[in-house]
Amino acid sequence: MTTPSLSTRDLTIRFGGHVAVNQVSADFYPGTLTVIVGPNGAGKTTYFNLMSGQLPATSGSVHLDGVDITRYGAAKRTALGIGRAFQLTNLFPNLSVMENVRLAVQSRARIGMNMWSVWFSHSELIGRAEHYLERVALSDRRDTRVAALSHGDKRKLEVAILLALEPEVMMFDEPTAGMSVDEVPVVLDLIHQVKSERSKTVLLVEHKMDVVRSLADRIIVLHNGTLVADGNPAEVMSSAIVQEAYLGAPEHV
Ligand SMILES: Nc1ncnc2c1ncn2[C@@H]1O[C@H](COP(=O)(O)OP(=O)(O)OP(=O)(O)O)[C@@H](O)[C@H]1O
Repeated sequence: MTTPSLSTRDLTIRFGGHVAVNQVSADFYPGTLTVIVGPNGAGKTTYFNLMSGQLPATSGSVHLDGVDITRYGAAKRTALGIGRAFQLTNLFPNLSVMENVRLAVQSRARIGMNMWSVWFSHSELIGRAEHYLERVALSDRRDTRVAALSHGDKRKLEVAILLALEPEVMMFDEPTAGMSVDEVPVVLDLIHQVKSERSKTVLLVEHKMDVVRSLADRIIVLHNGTLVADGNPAEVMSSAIVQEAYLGAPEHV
């Protein structure tokens, strides 16, 4: 196995007396899509927040390419290569669809710049932004103000922005939540494509088991903040501990 790009060691956060994520250790590898599942309140989103830097850990550590990034804030982690689709909070509602993607392309160009690089020309920036809009089937909405988009189109735009940032680690928190039935395949196909390129480390929090089955190379199960199973989908879904963890929440299995 290659070296992990992202790892957590005994990662823990307490909210008062409540331990929301409890000593979770896991390694995430390039070319592998890992889905994190678990009942409501299991700690999935909190674990994501700890990895992307939205929340500070109470104890334990997070490593990116072997570097301890536990004390780094979210912005620094993004610059280093952890990209996350943020459930619409990272969109600029008063700018057009194109402007939103262009800003992401521009920020990526800046991150990747070194003294020998040249600045992208305006037309290059637009060309790249158009490419990402095409990938998410939003080209025809390029001049629309983001505030006027449907919920599903906003989610697609979020994926375009994430792709444009070209992060090493891509995190999606329920990427198809709130989408209409005909919008879901576009986003799932895209995640399939990203996964088939085999170079990115992809993490997904997901409730819908058909989505989990169709995308997961590996499944991690959290229950009451603790990692209770970690392995290939067939193994994990049939394990007794998972059946037990889901008891009382059968609609998610
Ligand atoms: N900022 C916070 N302050 C206090 N408690 C919190 C905070 N964030 C999360 N929690 C608690 O931590 C636990 C885990 O929440 P989290 O949202 O991570 O679960 P989840 O597995 O993502 O759930 P869901 O599937 O419902 O989204 C819950 O009991 C939640 O109430």
